[in-house]
Amino acid sequence: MGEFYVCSCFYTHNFYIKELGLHAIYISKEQFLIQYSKVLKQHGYSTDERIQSILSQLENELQRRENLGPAFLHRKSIIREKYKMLHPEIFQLKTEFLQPEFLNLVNYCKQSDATVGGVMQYLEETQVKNVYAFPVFTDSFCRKLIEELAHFEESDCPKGRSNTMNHYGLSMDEVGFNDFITTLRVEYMQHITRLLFPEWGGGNLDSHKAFIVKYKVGEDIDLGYHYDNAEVTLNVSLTDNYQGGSLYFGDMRTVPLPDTECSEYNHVYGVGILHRGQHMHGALPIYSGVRYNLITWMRSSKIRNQLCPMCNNKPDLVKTVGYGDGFTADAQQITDVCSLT
Ligand SMILES: O=C(O)CCC(=O)C(=O)O
Ligand SMILES: [Fe+2]
Repeated sequence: MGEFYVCSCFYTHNFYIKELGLHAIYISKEQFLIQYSKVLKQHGYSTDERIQSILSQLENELQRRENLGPAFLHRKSIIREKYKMLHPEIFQLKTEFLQPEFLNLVNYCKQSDATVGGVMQYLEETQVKNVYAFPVFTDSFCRKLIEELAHFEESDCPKGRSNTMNHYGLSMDEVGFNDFITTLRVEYMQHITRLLFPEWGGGNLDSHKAFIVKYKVGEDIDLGYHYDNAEVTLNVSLTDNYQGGSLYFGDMRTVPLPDTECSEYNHVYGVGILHRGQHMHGALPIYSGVRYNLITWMRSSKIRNQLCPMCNNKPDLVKTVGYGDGFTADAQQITDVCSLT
């Protein structure tokens, strides 16, 4: 694995504030209060106390982000030492975990004369343009993975949350599934994405961020409208004992919401959907049961090195650990922030 980086906007942009339903830019308290004064007023944030609660949320999130690298390595080393796996055999991806339809799809895509038209016969209808569905994992694998995740949740190992929008998910890397996801991306998914998303670096997806999202009444029940920090996203449904929780898609992030008509997609157990990371989407509330999905944000440094999808500028690279946000240094200026390495 080469060296990967984050863009410095990671420390200033996309601070999700659920109460305001937005992703904010946070450079300083003064900037935030000026830039968002209207929104704060609209949401009834007039007292110092209420505004202060938003500001401390932002400060905590900034600290979390600044400490992410060291905290991640620390958790990983504790987990590697202490965690007793329930199903050790599932930590390396084996063909038997995959549905025959998925293997047929990948085999078709591997052929040198495979075409976009030809691949359609291996895909399921989603009713959403440019969103493709196909069975991925067997029932038995999904069941074992859920058992493993529950077992991990119950252990006293430290848990790093996957992102700011979902508080009860898990990082697949921390639980020990990084090699599994790398195999899934390189040996399987990349053959499909090369055909379906060539303009999004589908043939050069060189890193990923994979995590579990969990929705349960009393915890997180939905996910706000957003785009992913990914070129292409694979989202596999791992459970079927819940109600509600449909996914909805709008348009690309460049299209304003009022000009967007949303379409819904209902997850199907073991089935994965594939979409462009910048295709806006969200998850509707569940109203019973528990919903777990495996989300793999696949990244192409070739694409993102040109423009950071989070700030829309040429990325200003900062060293980090692991895959960072999937940027690589091709003769670019690197900001060396020692405390973050
Ligand atoms: O819950 C889902 O199905 C969507 C999750 C998602 O979009 C994300 O985590 O980026
Ligand atoms: Fe997403």
